[in-house]
Amino acid sequence: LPLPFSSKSRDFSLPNSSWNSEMKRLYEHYNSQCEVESEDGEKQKGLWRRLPSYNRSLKYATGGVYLSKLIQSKARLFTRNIKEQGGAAFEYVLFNNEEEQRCVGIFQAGHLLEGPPGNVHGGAIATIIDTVTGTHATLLSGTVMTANLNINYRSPIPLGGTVHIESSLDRKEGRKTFLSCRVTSTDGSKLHTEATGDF
Ligand SMILES: CCCCCCCCCCCC(=O)SCCNC(=O)CCNC(=O)[C@H](O)C(C)(C)COP(=O)(O)OP(=O)(O)OC[C@H]1O[C@@H](n2cnc3c(N)ncnc32)[C@H](O)[C@@H]1OP(=O)(O)O
Repeated sequence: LPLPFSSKSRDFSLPNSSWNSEMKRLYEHYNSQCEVESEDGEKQKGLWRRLPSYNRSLKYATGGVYLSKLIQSKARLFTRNIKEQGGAAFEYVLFNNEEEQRCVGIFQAGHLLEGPPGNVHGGAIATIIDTVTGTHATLLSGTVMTANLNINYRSPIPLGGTVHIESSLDRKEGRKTFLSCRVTSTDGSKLHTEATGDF
């Protein structure tokens, strides 16, 4: 596993009291298809894997606890740094399906992410898309940077609402990884945003 996904500490992707019922329902939907451990300790592989999420991934690299004190010690992951009560900004959890090369994000947009009145800011939508696709590209190809992200905003995302984000692999070309991403309502009936990314 890439280091940021392999350690233990406060995991921001676990359910908390700010999650609405849709967020909890979808979490359960994917979590119930993750690896299970039977009573005798035997692990049964699941179709999906929940990805833990920390507020400073550098800490989990070799020597990272030391490095994170030296290098920009106040730095925190953009999407996990808001100290207000839970649910104010980005609430999300990612699940990866290695076999199908798909990564899913469930995202609840808090009141601090307002753009047009009552709806989520386009930059916040770009941020969560970059998070899902960037994480997916990391799992597929190792350390990457986003080179290009192309976004089509199709319909507004209501503030406080929950959406389903899905990233899928289009192709790999040499050291480049191309992904597509769709943001939809949780029942899949409404398309909110479409994107392609080059990592
Ligand atoms: C761990 C996570 C856990 C924590 C989870 C958190 C997940 C969050 C993820 C966030 C990810 C980010 O936001 S990353 C931050 C935003 N991104 C950045 O700041 C990147 C800034 N840009 C760069 O550093 C650089 O430009 C690179 C690395 C993208 C490319 O540099 P390079 O590799 O030296 O460039 P170069 O040789 O010219 O190009 C290589 C190939 O890529 C193509 N290419 C280069 N740029 C582009 C471009 N903009 N659009 C299309 N294609 C491009 C070239 O045509 C070429 O193709 P060919 O001729 O070979 O075919």
